Amino acid sequence: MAGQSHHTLDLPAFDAPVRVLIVVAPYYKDIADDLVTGARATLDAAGAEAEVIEVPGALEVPAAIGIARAGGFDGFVALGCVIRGETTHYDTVCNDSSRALTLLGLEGACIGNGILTVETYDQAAVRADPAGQNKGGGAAAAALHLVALTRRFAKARA
Ligand SMILES: Nc1c(NC[C@H](O)[C@H](O)[C@H](O)CO)[nH]c(=O)[nH]c1=O
Ligand SMILES: CC(=O)[C@@H](O)COP(=O)(O)O
Repeated sequence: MAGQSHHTLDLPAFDAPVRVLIVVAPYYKDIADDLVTGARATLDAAGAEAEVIEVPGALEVPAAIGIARAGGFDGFVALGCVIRGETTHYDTVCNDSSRALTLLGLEGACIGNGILTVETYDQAAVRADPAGQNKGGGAAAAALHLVALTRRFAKARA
């Protein structure tokens, strides 16, 4: 429902360093910049170290995360923006990027999905705005929660 607020979990606390890779598609540059600003602020607030890499479009984000899994990161933040055009390509970019991120998650990658899928540029702008819906920050928080969960169960097995 438009305007309905949702519950937000507190950020997890960590007793060891956390390294997070932000993978962003700056297909819509101003939107992407806002998403990265929001994600960085949330990672900073949790004391996590952030690195950023860029890929051309949303379809490349999951592949880049798959490649970067060899880099020793604890988590990943997937950022980008898909705006409906005239053809069915919108559905391909939205569905395939989302599905691939979900599959990586099921393999144990700690990923927050902040790829916006919208009808208009204005919808994207209010969602990316760090002082607005801050979806970049939300995706970073999601990644951190999965990192915390991974560490919790790793400890329980040790
Ligand atoms: N239309 C959008 C794209 N399309 C490009 C694809 O993501 C991809 O880079 C291309 O098909 C080459 O593999 N990407 C976005 O991020 N946002 C769009 O709205
Ligand atoms: C989401 C897209 O891929 C979109 O930008 C493509 O636009 P179109 O369907 O007009 O080619």
